[in-house]
Amino acid sequence: MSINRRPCSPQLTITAVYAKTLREMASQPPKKKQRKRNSGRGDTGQLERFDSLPWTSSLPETDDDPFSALAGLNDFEGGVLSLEEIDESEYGLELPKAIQKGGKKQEKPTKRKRKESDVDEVIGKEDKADEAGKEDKDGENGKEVKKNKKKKKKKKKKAKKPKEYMDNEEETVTVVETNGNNDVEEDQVDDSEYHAWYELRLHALLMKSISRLKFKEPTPIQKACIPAAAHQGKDVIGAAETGSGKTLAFGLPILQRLLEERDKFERQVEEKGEADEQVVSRGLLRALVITPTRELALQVTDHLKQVAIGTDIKVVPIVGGMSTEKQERLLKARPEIVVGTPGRLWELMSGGEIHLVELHSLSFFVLDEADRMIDNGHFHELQSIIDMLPMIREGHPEDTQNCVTSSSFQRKKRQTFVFSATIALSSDFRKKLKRGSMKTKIDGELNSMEALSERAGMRPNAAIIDLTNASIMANNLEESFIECQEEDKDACLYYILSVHGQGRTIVFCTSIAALRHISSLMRILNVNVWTLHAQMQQRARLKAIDRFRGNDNGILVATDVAARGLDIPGVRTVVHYQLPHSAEVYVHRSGRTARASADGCSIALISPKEASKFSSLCKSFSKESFRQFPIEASYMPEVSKRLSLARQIDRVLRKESQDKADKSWFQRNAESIELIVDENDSEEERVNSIRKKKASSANLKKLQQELNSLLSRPLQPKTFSSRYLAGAGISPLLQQQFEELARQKLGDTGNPGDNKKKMVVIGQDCVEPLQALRSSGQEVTMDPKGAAEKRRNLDTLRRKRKEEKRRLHDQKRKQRKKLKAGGD
Ligand SMILES: Nc1ncnc2c1ncn2[C@@H]1O[C@H](COP(=O)(O)OP(=O)(O)OP(=O)(O)O)[C@@H](O)[C@H]1O
Repeated sequence: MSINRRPCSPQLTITAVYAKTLREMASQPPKKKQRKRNSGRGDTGQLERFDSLPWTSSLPETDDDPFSALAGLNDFEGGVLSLEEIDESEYGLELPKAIQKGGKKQEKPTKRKRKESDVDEVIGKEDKADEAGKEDKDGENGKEVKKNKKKKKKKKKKAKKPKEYMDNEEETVTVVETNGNNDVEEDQVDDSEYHAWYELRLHALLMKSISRLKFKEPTPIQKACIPAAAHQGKDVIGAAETGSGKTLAFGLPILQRLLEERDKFERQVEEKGEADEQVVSRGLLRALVITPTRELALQVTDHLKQVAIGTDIKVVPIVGGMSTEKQERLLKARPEIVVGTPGRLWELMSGGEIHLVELHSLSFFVLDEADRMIDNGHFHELQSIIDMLPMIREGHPEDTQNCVTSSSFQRKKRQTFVFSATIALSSDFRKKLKRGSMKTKIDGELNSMEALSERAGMRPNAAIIDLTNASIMANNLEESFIECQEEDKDACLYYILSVHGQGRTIVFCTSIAALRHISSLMRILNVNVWTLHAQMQQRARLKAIDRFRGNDNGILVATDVAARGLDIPGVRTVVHYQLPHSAEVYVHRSGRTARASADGCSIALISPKEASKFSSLCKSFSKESFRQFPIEASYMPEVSKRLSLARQIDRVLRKESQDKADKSWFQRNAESIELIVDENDSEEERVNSIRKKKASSANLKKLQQELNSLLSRPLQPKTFSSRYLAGAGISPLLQQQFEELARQKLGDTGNPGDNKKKMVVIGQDCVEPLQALRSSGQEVTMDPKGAAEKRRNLDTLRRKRKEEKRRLHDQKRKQRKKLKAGGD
């Protein structure tokens, strides 16, 4: 497989990561038996309800946020970026080739293509049989069914006996890989490894993609959803833990149906010279996938594209923050699948974008992270989009009779998929759906999952597949917490990032102000962090993710815009610097680690103010105890020293940047109204101001020198003796030098796709948080009543101290007054 490497492109980086995984998996000896993923979870009997979680879901910056005063003062947003123009094509937005209306004329198969179609013949038999059977049931295309009756019997026999097929001479499948430039390469994959997928009866081309991606078996949510969605044509409400493969649980059924229709079209053209109106579906919008964030939309697009390689199905992302014109051009190629965010989609739809308003052809409507869509009525656009969908009511053919833009085949079966890890299903959600009793809400607000699903056209017989366990969290996630004062959170964070800075880490903040505060401090402390929040320019957002993805030990400081869906391999740790406002967000944040059978850990920093919130969080997940993350107290004096200097530097820098901003604001405004600013400062004032500036910059220099001298030494516990380096560990600086040496010696380029031998230098400063937690973390029972009591006591103590202080102050004032009066 040839891969172009351009470090700035997320699409290519993802390809490189896949490539690395492929190579790593390929280098492993073939396993005879499949190891079960997520062994703690069975496939059936787990349709437990996820009770509504108690907190309100919202992400505002709260008044009590101690960082709100600092908002808007950071110059280094998104990491130290130069915001050069990024070509959207780098993000998977290249214009696909338009397809002739009515489909392509069949080409004479080349040798390579013939090989491919041979494979189709073998694997695709069962799909075709299934398709014919389905239509027979629907009473459509009776002729076709009769014609193929004999063939079908044979195919069905084979479909029932996958083992026979495995054992015969066609045991290997020719896998066709493209590098995105239509260069096709071939590879041989041992077919028996993918046995578990055959039960799902997916199209041959999809099977090829799956084996190329080395997804040995479907995840439980895929196993449960694909039959219902792809073969029974049902609507699906799906809930499963974070990182469990929900994207393909809805993506594969979509691709399956489009491919089945294509096969049917080609068969009919071959047999009759033309196809029935029912199966002519090219050039129409068939699936609309809506996600709450832009990054997620791009990621879902990428994921679907990976699986659609080898088909000519086009998937296009439509998201805000990128050029509208370019996206309109992409839509001119008439992609079958559009993945987008509500804002930009609605902008184009309300502007009459032809491909997006021909919604009668729509066969799939998907709401990914559906519960986020109803948060605080954020998504008026979503409501408008849903209102544009043609109503399809069971037993009401008049809903679609006047439609001229699509065939009856497509109109008949629009499927609705609603997915999330935290769908807060109300207890009678299923009953309501069955009764169809939610119709009354149709004109109301979309403030509940029921209303949203109903309005989107969810049918009463929808399959509700809830595989979340009682704790809702991913099985391989180790959760922990650190109890500390609000002002000590920075020290804890610095400790985690420097003593345990191994593997990728995401630090979540609730407010942008807090994000700016800690990213600025960490950078001053030479901890290289990237930032991601909703107020950043889209290209900076993508670049931050890309750079984070490209660094094995990268640190991303993010708001909850990164909480949902982001799938970045190798995220080992999630730190909740501030607790989120809702339990759902906590689940999604933590779910950025421990994905797809990997493990990981989360650490929540809990201030006394947040203690009761944390306790109710534990209660939401039926957790009585949490592990306490171990902090080596002997490190803290050194951590505090460094932090104190960093804070002073930060204050000076902020002041300078604030002064600069004020001055330029004043000048800009004066210029805009053509005012001449009179420099009427006296000579003395000017001299004073220059003197102040000089003093401030000398102070800054001194602080920086002091900090640099501390940073040049490793962060070590107080008891550490630097005379004996070997026993106690190595400094980060030394470690960096060793790593550089290793790179030079072994020719390691540091690229994720590079599979050359790697030398990892492990020093004392490189114990992963998960490892530290497992080796010395303690279970602590959470006691909500105790925590509330503790907090009350603390508040009372503080109030009393304040009152005492005020009393003493008043007393002194009175005494002074008295003395003064006596003296007079
Ligand atoms: N059958 C499979 N076998 C192995 N890995 C898989 C399989 N299906 C998907 N994956 C991988 O698992 C990872 C997580 O998938 P995905 O992003 O769809 O999870 P998710 O359930 O949507 O997570 P979230 O709830 O956080 O959005 C992806 O990297 C994907 O490539």
